[in-house]
Amino acid sequence: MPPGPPRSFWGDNRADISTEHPWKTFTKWNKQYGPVISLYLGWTPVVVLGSAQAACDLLDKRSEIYSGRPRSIMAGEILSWGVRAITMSYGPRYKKWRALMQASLNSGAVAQYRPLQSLESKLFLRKLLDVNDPMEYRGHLSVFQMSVIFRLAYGRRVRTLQDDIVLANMQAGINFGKVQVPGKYLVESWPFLLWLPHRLQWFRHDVEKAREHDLELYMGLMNRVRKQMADGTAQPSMATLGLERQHEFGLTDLEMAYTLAGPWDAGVGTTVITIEIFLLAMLHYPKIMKKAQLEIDQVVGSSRMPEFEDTDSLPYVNAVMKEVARWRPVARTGFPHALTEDDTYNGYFLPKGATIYPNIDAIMQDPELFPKSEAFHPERFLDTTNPKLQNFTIQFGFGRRLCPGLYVANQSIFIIIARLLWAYDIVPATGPDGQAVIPPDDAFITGLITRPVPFPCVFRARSRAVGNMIVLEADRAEAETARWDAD
Ligand code: HEM
Repeated sequence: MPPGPPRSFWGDNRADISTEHPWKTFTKWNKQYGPVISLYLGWTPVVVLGSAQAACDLLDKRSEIYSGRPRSIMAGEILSWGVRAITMSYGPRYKKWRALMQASLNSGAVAQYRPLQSLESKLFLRKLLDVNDPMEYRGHLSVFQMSVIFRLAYGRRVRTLQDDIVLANMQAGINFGKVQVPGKYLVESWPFLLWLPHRLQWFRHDVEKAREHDLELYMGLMNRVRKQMADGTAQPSMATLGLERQHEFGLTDLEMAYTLAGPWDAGVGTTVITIEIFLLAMLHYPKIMKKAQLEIDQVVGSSRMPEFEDTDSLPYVNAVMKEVARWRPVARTGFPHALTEDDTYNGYFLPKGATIYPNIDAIMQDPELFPKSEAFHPERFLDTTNPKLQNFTIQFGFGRRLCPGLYVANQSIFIIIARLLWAYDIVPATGPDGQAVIPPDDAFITGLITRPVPFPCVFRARSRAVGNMIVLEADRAEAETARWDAD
């Protein structure tokens, strides 16, 4: 087995892993023991990959045996019937699920979502003109991405965080989060408890109630689209595509309903947080903001907003986007994979059943790829011939589990970043003492994805003309988006 930290008195390494910042522990161990290390969580061997080379060699190049997920009894099997994407083991069911995802989210298909992303981003810019509270932007940003995702999945949009559909989906997210707390459920370490008669499995009862809630929600959303298709009123979406070709994809109603929920599960928080990290970076690196604004002013000018067609003409803005994802990655410990066959790598034995963490935090600091990694330095992505930097996707994971939403996520991030820079100076709020409030640059709330501790941010329109155009464009966007409103 690869080297790693000694096990504690309890026989594993759980006690030594920071519950607040687990990625810091992993990165410290990768620096100390090497790019491929091993440890134990309970009885399960865990391998942590701390370099881009190792992650690529194993998770990309040998992905046929590195694409499982660790068994999760409560979140995967009991709450989600084994059909929720992120916990699904790798096999025939996963491949059917992935086929629908690919059909809706591949690099060509996502062009159809651009008009909606453009319209929603105009409404977002408009809301920023009126905010008084420097924390308010967070809610507006969430509504932007929720609306994009709902439209994409079910052909309808959301207007506020109080929409019923938002509240119900948030509850489903809370249900999922609750059963993922490590160590909370004995059955995860002692699966033989599943042999008890059903009524004696005390850990199931609350979770099964939550499962009823989720099932009703996901089935309801899917069946609503089915009815609209019968009435001829459905807007094209992943749901219409999936239901039209349900037989071909080979998905049952249950599998289809959970597949359609995947974009919400995995595509709202991740994208919103990435844009929050962009804002955090701009507060810390105002010169980089000015440089990106200069590029936009030269290419786009002030008489129109940046459009998707400008993407290739804005290399610096693209480099800023990549550097945001590298500087403070959203999934710091990576999403765990599971190894489905015994393997060897550089003379080490890696056992079947091991959990494999691609330690994205350490990979983003890999000195070979990212010298002076602590600096926010978009230029590292320009003038490079290294394909890993040119086609930078490390933030989206690896191999056959690579995030299927990467193209649509990048579209959301690009249009928001480019238009924010075009429209506003992003500046710190002023505290009660009259001083600028610069938030800490590495204070994050932990979880499977890590979110910056909420911070204030002020958006100052760059000119009166820009302000007028934001109002005009938002009025038009409002009229155009009406057809996606829920009835
Ligand atoms: C900046 C935004 C995003 C980031 C950083 C991100 C990152 C990730 C990562 C790291 C994974 C795990 C990959 C692995 O296991 O190696 C993942 C999986 C996934 N992502 Fe994303 N994601 C983003 C946006 C999206 C969007 C917009 C969608 C949907 C529209 C989406 C849908 C999914 C799904 C369904 C999975 C599960 C894939 C599987 O288990 O095979 N993601 N994402």
